[in-house]
Parts: sequence; structure tokens; C-alpha cells
Amino acid sequence: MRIGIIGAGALGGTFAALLSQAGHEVEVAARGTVRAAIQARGIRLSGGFGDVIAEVAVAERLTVRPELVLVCTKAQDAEAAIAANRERIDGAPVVVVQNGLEGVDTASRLLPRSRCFGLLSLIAADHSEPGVVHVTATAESRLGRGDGSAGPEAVRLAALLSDAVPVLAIDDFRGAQWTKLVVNMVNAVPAIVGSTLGDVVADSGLLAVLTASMRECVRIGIARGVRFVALNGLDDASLRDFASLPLAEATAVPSALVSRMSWEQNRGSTQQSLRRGQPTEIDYLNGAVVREASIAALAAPVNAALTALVHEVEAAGRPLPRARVLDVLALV
Ligand SMILES: NC(=O)C1=CN([C@@H]2O[C@H](COP(=O)(O)OP(=O)(O)OC[C@H]3O[C@@H](n4cnc5c(N)ncnc54)[C@H](OP(=O)(O)O)[C@@H]3O)[C@@H](O)[C@H]2O)C=CC1
Ligand SMILES: CC(C)(CO)C(=O)C(=O)O
Repeated sequence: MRIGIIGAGALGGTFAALLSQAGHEVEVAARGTVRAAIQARGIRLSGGFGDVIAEVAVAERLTVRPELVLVCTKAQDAEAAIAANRERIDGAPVVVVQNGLEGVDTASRLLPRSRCFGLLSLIAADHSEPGVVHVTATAESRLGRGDGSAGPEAVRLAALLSDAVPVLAIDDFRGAQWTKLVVNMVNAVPAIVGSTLGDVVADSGLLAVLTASMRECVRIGIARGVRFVALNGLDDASLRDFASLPLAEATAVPSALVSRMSWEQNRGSTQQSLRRGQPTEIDYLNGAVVREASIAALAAPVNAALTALVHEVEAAGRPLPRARVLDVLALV
């Protein structure tokens, strides 16, 4: 099948290399140093899915009309990336590989002739240098759209993408996006202090802040009428219990998540952007919690503060002292 992939970083690079290896005709849209590296040396994938060097077609914008499109940019780049490729892709099925709550809605608005789906990646991957990707976790990703049943097209797309990585079509994708948003509360604190998730959960103060952001996210989700779909060992019942626990007891939940997923060495995709000197998608992660809170006429002070701290790191170009993160506990 002809597959167009927009954005060839950590996840786009993983999908492009593995779909190409599986025999699909892959073209990637990439820019700057990433495009130049892929043109010169292909995509070099290592880690959980094995070592692959994939020579794939690459251009600033897709040049061939694909039969399936994967949008693999960070959330803040998705609108411009889709708009730049709109003529080639409108009408084809689109899978938006993205954290946060907005990816499928953005694509559907910009591509009225396409059926758009979301993919929640449970893969973790590092885009250490242009064209070079290392996979550190390989769990089964989830694909769907909206809040209804998965439907036959989602099942077909999940089977097709499973040529590359394990993907399951699911009902109530919206509920799963919320559970993933809760999970992504692990991104901000290590990004602010510049450490691994293992170091954060080993530090009782930083763990308390991470826990407070996660608990606040769950509380806002509950206020928004969300039913959390099971993901990463978290489900609706356990998250509702978590939301009402005192902070000191609640810390066991993110701590167990990190060890269950073997994420001790993981720094998260937000910190990867910072290390490359690029803007982060924090406004679509912790920032989404703040927006959802305001729709429910509530406040999300912990997530607002962490969003602001990540923006401070973007501006400073270096991590902040852990004391700045501990200050957030005064808001709990
Ligand atoms: N990495 C991970 O382990 C995980 C990531 N995710 C989520 O998946 C999504 C993708 O993340 P990830 O792969 O890490 O992101 P990366 O930043 O590694 O890759 C995104 C790529 O998109 C490119 N891009 C942006 N705009 C355009 C454009 N207009 N045309 C072509 N290329 C463009 C960027 O290029 P440039 O450098 O030029 O900006 C970059 O190479 C995010 O929502 C993330 O949160 C989810 C789970 C795990
Ligand atoms: C869950 C996690 C942390 C996996 O790496 C992720 O989604 C990210 O890095 O954005």
C-alpha cells in the first residue's frame, strides 16, 4: 500500500522504517536536517523492534497521493503540517499519531473528505539525531475515533498498521485519550528538571508534584464526564479511587506506573523537544487539563504552574532547579 507519513521523528521514523520493511511503499514528508539525513542515509531504527535501515522516499511535502496517511508531528505542528499537504491527502484515510485530546478533531476539520482516526502510541522512542530513532518500549498502541464503537475501518487500519507495530482498534477512543492524558502527566516534571522518570519517582518531593498533576487531571476528567478506558494498567475504577486519595498515598500510582512500564530511563517526548532546543507540546498536555478545567468552571492550578515552568525551560534553554518544581506543592 502507498503510505504517506508526515513528520519523521521518533514515532514517524519508527512507523516509516517498519512499514517500509513490511513491504509498503512509504513516502515521508520531513524538513530541514531530518529530510537531509533521511535522503543521505535512510531511517536508522534500533531497539525494541530490532535494527532496521530503511531507504524511504522523502520530500518537504508528500509528492504521491497516498492510500493511507499517518500524521506524526507534535500537536503544535499538526495543523500547519496537514495544511501543507492538504491537496495530496484530503480524501485518504488519516491516522493522527498524537498525545493530547485534539489531534483527530484538528485533522477532521482540515480534511473534510477524509475519515480521520487517532492512534495513542504505547511505544516509546527517542529521536536522538536526525533520521536516527531508538525504540525503548513496544507495548500495543490503540486506534479509534470519537466515543462510539471502533467500527470496521478502525479494525482494518489497526490490522494494517500491525504490519509494523502492535495496534488494537478500540471503542470509546475519547475515554482512552483521557487515560493517556493522565499518563502523560509523567512528561512535565522530568522535562523541567532535566532528569529521567526513574530519578523523579525516587525523589519524594518531585513525585508528589507529579502525583498532584495526575490527580488534578483525573479530577477534571471526572468533572467533564469522562469514563477512563483501560490503558497502561490504569482503568476507570482505579483512577476514580486515585482521585480521592490523600497525596501521600496517591504517589504509589505514578510510581507503580513507571515501574510497570519499565520507564525508569525514559525522559518522555517533552524533554526530547527541549533537548533539541524545540518548542514542546505542553499546551496540549498539561495545558489541555487547564482548558478542560475552565470549561467545567474549575481551576487546575498545578497543571497551569507546570505548563508555565515548561515554557520557562523553553525560554531559558536549560532545566530549572528542583526547588522551582517543589514550589508547586503550595498550590495543592
Ligand atoms: N516519542 C515518544 O516516545 C512518544 C511520542 N508520543 C506522541 O507522538 C507524537 C509525535 O511525537 P514524536 O514522534 O516524539 O515527535 P518528534 O518531535 O520526534 O517528531 C515530530 C517530527 O515532525 C516534524 N514536523 C513538524 N512539522 C512538520 C511539517 N510541517 N512537515 C514535516 N515534518 C514536520 C518535526 O520536524 P522538525 O524537527 O523539523 O520540527 C519532527 O521531526 C506527539 O504527540 C507525542 O506526544 C506518544 C507516545 C510516545
Ligand atoms: C507515555 C510516554 C511518556 C512514553 O514515553 C509518552 O507518551 C511520551 O513520551 O510522550
